[in-house]
Amino acid sequence: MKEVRVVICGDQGVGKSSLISALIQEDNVTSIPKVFPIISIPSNPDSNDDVSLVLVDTQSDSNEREYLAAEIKKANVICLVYSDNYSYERVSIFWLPYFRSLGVNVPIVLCENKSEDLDNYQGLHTIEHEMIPLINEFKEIEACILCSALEKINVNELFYMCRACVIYPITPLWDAKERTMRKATIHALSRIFFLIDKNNDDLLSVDELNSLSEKCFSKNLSIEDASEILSKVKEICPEGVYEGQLTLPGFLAYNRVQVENGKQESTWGILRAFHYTDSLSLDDSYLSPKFEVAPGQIVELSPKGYRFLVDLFYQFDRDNDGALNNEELSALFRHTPGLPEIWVSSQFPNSTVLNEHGYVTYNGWLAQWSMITLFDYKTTLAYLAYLGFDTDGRGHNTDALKVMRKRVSQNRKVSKYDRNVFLCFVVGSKSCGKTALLSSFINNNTNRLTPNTVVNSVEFQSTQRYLVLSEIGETDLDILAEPKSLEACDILCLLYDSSNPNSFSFIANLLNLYPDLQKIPCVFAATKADLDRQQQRYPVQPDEFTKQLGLPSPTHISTAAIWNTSKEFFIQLAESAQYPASSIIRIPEEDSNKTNYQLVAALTAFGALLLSVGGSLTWKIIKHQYYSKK
Ligand SMILES: Nc1nc2c(ncn2[C@@H]2O[C@H](COP(=O)(O)OP(=O)(O)OP(=O)(O)O)[C@@H](O)[C@H]2O)c(=O)[nH]1
Ligand SMILES: Nc1nc2c(ncn2[C@@H]2O[C@H](COP(=O)(O)OP(=O)(O)OP(=O)(O)O)[C@@H](O)[C@H]2O)c(=O)[nH]1
Ligand SMILES: [Ca+2]
Ligand SMILES: [Ca+2]
Repeated sequence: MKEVRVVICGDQGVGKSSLISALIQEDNVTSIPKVFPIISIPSNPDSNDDVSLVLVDTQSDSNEREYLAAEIKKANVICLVYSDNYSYERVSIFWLPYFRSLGVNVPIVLCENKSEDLDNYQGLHTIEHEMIPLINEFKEIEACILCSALEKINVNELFYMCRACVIYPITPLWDAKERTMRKATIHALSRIFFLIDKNNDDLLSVDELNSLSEKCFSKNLSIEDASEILSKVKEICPEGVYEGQLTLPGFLAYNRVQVENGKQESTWGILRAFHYTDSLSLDDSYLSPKFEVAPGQIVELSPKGYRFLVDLFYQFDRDNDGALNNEELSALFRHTPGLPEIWVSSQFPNSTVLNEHGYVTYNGWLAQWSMITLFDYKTTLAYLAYLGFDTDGRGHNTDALKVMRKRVSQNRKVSKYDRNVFLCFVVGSKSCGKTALLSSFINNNTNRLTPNTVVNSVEFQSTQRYLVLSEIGETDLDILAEPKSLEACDILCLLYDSSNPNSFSFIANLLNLYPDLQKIPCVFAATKADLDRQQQRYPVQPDEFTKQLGLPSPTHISTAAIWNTSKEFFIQLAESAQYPASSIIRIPEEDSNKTNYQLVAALTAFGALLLSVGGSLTWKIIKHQYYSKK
């Protein structure tokens, strides 16, 4: 808003023009025009806002009605003036119904002018007996004031009120009927209290109050200011101060008194610094700020983002057990709309590492955020806002994220990705041990259910990375046909059950059925290494098959307790994702005819069906066989 347009209305002779004249400091009262032209007063250079005040003088003569109506419709606020019994009666009989009939819905400031003779007692009487009944009847009246244009009493205050009604609307904050702060105001202020209470002791120290003042008003809070606030709070709310610090009830009481006394500007200053809109919701541009991400680019948390989440973890791990229990988690999310939808659907906290009591650990906490950010950075951005990333000088919320190099779907032969979070699809025949692998990844040896997507940290080269394992069951194989999901996949983990002779053919066929899989880095693994190994019913045994593809032999893994070798395997997966070139299928150019022949025989043994679905792997090998000699 660039200007606040005040239209000054009222019966003839109540002193409308005189009030304008008194405001603009014209002393020669006799020279007051019948009606002032429109006057614009620029904002005070040291005020917080850059909003000018536009004053529109009017006349109530019937031949001016059209102009009056047009101006009223353009008003941001109406200043309605009366000065005696007759003009007072006209306020409720004529003026207020008239505004309603015009369909305007702007705040009204009611002014009794010519009040220079009213002493304090009479003034109270006027307010109580004239004004309060009107306020109760007409909710559009936001404020009322006694003035004298002649003596210049309360004239600045009157126009300040008009301006404040628009810039610092009271209705969203204050329920005039109940004479209480609205619930939304209390929620917002409570959230702000929680955000500035950095040491989480439910008290605002003088230091914390000072940083609030700096953030909201760019002003240092002097010791005197602080003790003034504290003693004022003590007066109105004895439990509002505890050991020289402000409690939440005290903080709310202080704001309530400000609002009640028409000083809602300071409360709005606080709310707006924390990105609240006039409807007391967080600003959309704050919850979803501009953040450029090109298609195919990946978003991860930046070191600053991780730092914030680490601090948040320690701030809320009140019992210092290295995990967040349910109470600690709900305290952490208390001032957000609750656990994000995508966290719920990811089955958090079961999606990550929990301690023996089922509480999310430090690693699990960071891993979950890493995964969600990979899948849906917009939710992360919104929650960074709710949780107050930017409240203590960490920078803009988008500084918590970074955009990583594009995944190149056509050419994955990048030697190294400079990324920290990787997505791995786990595929394999029915019962080959996919879920068991995911469970062992998040150390789930209890009987809680393991979701089909889990995340944990993996450390190698003395750096923490995060690996997301996503199980693709037999019924979700169509995922492998979607270019989007393949693009998202960093590494394909192909499992077969080494104790089941019919298991390997499943993944071998898969590579033919979904030829685009061949562009993704692959790691083969044989599960259930603790059981007796069976020959695979497939024309080529797994070791030979992988050799033909230029890949290492399948890693033998087992999730059986005594055998658990999976830890190294997870590092292998993450490393292959980070250094994809070594795990990309390569058909060797100069291999002996014999081995090539074997593989061709193997693949063709599956018949025309596979060829007809366009298995490009098969095609490539055949081509090699027949044309390489030319
Ligand atoms: N005692 C007293 N007289 C005032 C005050 N303000 C205005 N007057 C007088 O009231 C009369 C009307 O004042 P205006 O400012 O012309 O009133 P208006 O509402 O603009 O009148 P119209 O333009 O005719 O509708 C003048 O004689 C003023 O001197 C005041 O605060 N106290
Ligand atoms: N001995 C042994 N058994 C295992 C191992 N891994 C899994 N199993 C068993 O194999 C069976 C199937 O394991 P799951 O993890 O459910 O296999 P899955 O691939 O997720 O199965 P589906 O989702 O039904 O396709 C279960 O009875 C597991 O206990 C292992 O390393 N060793
Ligand atoms: Ca504190
Ligand atoms: Ca804890």
